[in-house]
Amino acid sequence: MTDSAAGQASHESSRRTETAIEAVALCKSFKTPVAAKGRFSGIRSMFSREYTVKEAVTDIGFTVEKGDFVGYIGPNGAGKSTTIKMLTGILHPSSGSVKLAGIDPHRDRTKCASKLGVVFGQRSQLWWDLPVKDSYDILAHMYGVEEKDKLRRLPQFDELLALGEFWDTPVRKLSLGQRMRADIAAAMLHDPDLLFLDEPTIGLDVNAKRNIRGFLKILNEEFGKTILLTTHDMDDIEQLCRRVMVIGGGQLTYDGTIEGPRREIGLPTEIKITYQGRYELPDEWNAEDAAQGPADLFVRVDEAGPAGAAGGEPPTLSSASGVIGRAELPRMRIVSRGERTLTVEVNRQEVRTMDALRELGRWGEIDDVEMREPDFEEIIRRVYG
Ligand SMILES: Nc1ncnc2c1ncn2[C@@H]1O[C@H](COP(=O)(O)OP(=O)(O)OP(=O)(O)O)[C@@H](O)[C@H]1O
Repeated sequence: MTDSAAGQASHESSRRTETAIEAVALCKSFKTPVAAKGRFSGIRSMFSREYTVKEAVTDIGFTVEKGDFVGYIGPNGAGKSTTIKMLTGILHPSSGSVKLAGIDPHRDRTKCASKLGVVFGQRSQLWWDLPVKDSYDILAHMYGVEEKDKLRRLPQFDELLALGEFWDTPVRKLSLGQRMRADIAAAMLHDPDLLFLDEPTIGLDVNAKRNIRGFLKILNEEFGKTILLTTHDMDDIEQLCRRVMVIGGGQLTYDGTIEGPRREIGLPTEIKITYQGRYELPDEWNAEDAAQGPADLFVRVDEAGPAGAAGGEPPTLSSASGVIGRAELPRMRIVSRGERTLTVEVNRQEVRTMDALRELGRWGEIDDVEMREPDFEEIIRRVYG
């Protein structure tokens, strides 16, 4: 092997090890026998040759780099849990392949298990009748965690997740929030690099959610763990994930930054201005339009600099009724008016906030500005279609 070939091979192998999850053309279909009707239907169903086929996941492919925190979201029945089960080796794909840090979780389950932590919010991996600490002893033994490592890690988890308060309590007596904390610590006891979480905050109150999100953030940011998170809670996604994948009807419909859908859907940002005194709408504005409710104003964006700057023409406005009629110009929309307050919507794909504020500043002395970004949940609802 030449030096450059060796270098390339070593680069290739280091690149490969940086890929935490690789899913290629994953498909899963479920075959369910058609229920027979009439007499002896139960027995006849057992021997039925008729099936319905449900394509739960169709041709899903993606890679996740080491250290990423990825949200995997979609409506009920979209195929999220089925994907997670295929990724973690619980379900065999009908076709396609999975590699976790270069290892096939279906061929090499034991090797993969040491690199992988899994939390299913709806199900516990702890022993129901045993005290929490006994479950950790069993798990440490199963995963071959050395005693000294277990004794080092558990106090760290205790500090972050307050496990001590239910250490000796049987799992069946834990509250949902306590059980979830105990389960996440259990998934991390063998210090895996990769963590799969399927609805870890389901049914939790605000404090419990905050606690768990804080722990996951630390795992990702300070310990470099790669995390794939499935959730219906869009606050989880907004607060934790840099990237989001959306699945609908078994297929990936979006894969990118969490800002992407915000930009693509283009819901307006609301700006509420409080003026120091009364403000004056420009002459071109038709006061009747404003009185009748929402109406459009077109804003000319002055690329040369702030309005009134030397050489820069002041921006001009026109009303939707078309006094100037520059419909091709970016616009903002007045949604409500008070004596000293004015609320407008701007689509940030079209108008920069600074341009909008500059315009609004021409109408009176601004005392206060409040901005409300479009609701992420609403945006995702639209992505789901
Ligand atoms: N074992 C199974 N046998 C037959 N159909 C199944 C099986 N498991 C899942 N499905 C079907 O596959 C589709 C995807 O299910 P999956 O549980 O992956 O969805 P999900 O996105 O996780 O939904 P949710 O958000 O409700 O948990 C659904 O239509 C479901 O009914």
